Amino acid sequence: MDLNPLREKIDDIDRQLVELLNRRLSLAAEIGKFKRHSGGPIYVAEREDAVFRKVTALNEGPIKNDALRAIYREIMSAAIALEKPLVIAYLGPEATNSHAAALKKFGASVDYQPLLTFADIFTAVEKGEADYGIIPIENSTEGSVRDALDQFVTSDLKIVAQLNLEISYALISPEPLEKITKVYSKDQALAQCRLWLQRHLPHAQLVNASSTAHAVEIARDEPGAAAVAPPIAATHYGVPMLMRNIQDKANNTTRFFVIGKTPSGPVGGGRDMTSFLISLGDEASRQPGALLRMLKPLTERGINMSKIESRPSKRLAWDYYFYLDVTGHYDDPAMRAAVEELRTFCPLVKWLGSYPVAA
Ligand SMILES: C=C(O[C@@H]1C=C(C(=O)O)C=C[C@H]1O)C(=O)O
Repeated sequence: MDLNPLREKIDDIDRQLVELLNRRLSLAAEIGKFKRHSGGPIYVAEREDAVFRKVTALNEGPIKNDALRAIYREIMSAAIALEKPLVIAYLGPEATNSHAAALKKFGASVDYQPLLTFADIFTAVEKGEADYGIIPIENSTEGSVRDALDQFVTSDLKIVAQLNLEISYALISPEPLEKITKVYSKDQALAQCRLWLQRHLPHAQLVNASSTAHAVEIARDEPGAAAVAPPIAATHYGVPMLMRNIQDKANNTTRFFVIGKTPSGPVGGGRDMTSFLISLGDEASRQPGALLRMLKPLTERGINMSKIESRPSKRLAWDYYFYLDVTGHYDDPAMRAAVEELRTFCPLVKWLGSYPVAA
């Protein structure tokens, strides 16, 4: 069969696509000019959510919605880069799960800055050295990332978006399986792949490394060595993946927040979530029914709670604050009324942000 006529048609479509993409990006650049003038945020979570929903609703195939979303992620990433060279701070080193989450949310066209601690990420965004930060907040098997939650007590940054990332590990090595005598990784990652390693590499020595990314560098350089690390580390360091998805539990997912200075607007349609920090005060929190009293202003107005976590205030012994995730946007009249009521008896009701539910 002569493929040339079909390829000529593809060439013609590519010409149109490039022209359309540049037209779309020029409009984004104009929007960027306006935003720079008005001081509006460059990344707009609620608008991106609407774009993703619009294009997947328009899609009649054969392209899969996941593929369409990935393409649009990169189109919007390129649009953002034309508006302003954004810097996204995440918990490094490079090629960690946090790096993968940052790339999934912001695409390949923005700049990334790996930092050492959660406090460093908050400070970088507060000082404007980074525009947004990516913070892991809870894992489906390990629970809340408490150090990350605690940052919101002292910071005035807002949660502007969230995303879920399935955490998976690969066995990474330039050597074939039968040559591997040592497996390097961070102890938590080795623990999450313990059964697989016992079954497939029963004689290999398991060695703790400072990070999964560093383990891949060792595997690249040391004969007989392999690493357990996220797939992004194999790509990043150019070392082959021998096997994907070697973690013992399927559906191991981490929820991440995007933090920034400007709050996100509502998307509506029951697709908004809001987070609060609430303190009842040390006296009141010891009264019977204190927690129920705190939840009543919300539940009475049909506002559902999807997460509650108590954390020590670190001011007084046995004094707590509560971290809450609820449905709806802070601007909803019902939410405003609930907050007003809560403020009549809670010394602290801190709004941490409203954001679209993860796609
Ligand atoms: C173009 C805009 O800026 C960014 C790019 C978007 C896009 O390419 O569609 C959407 C939202 C923003 O993150 C906008 O705010 O509309």
